[in-house]
Amino acid sequence: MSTPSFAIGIAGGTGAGKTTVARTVAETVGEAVTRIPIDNYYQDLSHLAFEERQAVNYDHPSAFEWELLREQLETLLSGRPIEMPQYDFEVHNRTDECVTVEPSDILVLEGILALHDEEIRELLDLRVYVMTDADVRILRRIERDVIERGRDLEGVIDQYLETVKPMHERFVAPTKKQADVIIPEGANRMAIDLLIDKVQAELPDGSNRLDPVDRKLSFNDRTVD
Ligand SMILES: Nc1ncnc2c1ncn2[C@@H]1O[C@H](COP(=O)(O)OP(=O)(O)O)[C@@H](O)[C@H]1O
Ligand SMILES: O=c1ccn([C@@H]2O[C@H](COP(=O)(O)O)[C@@H](O)[C@H]2O)c(=O)[nH]1
Repeated sequence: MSTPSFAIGIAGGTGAGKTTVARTVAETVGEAVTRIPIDNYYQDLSHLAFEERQAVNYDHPSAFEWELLREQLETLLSGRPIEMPQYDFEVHNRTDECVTVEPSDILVLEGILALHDEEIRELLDLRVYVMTDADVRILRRIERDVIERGRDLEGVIDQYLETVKPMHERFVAPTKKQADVIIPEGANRMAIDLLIDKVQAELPDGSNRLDPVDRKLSFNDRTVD
């Protein structure tokens, strides 16, 4: 456990490649990185029936418990562990269990609205926006939601048109202006390498640093070699 010396926020539309960027940085830099997926901070909706939860707008800022996220981020930044809530997309709700998350040298906060909240932005040292065309993002989302999140095609398309797209235009895309760095087309190798260089430069003296040849970048997506 250590007191983080550098915090990164990675925002961008659904399917843009945020998780892939965050995961690649974390896997490359290893135990020095603590990942904080904002999805874990969706409001607890246990008081609603499944059908009601299906109808919630999950792309509006009000869907998230910002107070808890701010509080837990500050706790990690002060070098103390948190009990991070966990989220189950298949049932649209938090699970009953929390996971103990220890702070490490680098914090990576990741999610559609990672750059939305002003107080959270001020806690970040580097703000990244992953920018990928809407057609690519919806294709990735259809594949992911059907395979991993138990959805059907019609439902994914309806949700996209009714809430995901308009909320993206209203709340997510404008946060691009808050970014220090914009990564085009998701996790491109050059951008990831630059990000990893920056992260490694921020590690305290004595931490293990990887040579570029040891870095891996992989997708579970058929469009990339
Ligand atoms: N640069 C990229 N090129 C091709 N596929 C990618 C790229 N970045 C991400 N993907 C793939 O797109 C899908 C969505 O990526 P993910 O990182 O989960 O997006 P997000 O977290 O922004 O919703 C995943 O299947 C991932 O493997
Ligand atoms: O219960 C839920 C909670 C969220 N969503 C959708 O998830 C995405 C955010 O996740 P990404 O990994 O960035 O795509 C958001 O667009 C919500 O619409 C959901 O469908 N159900």
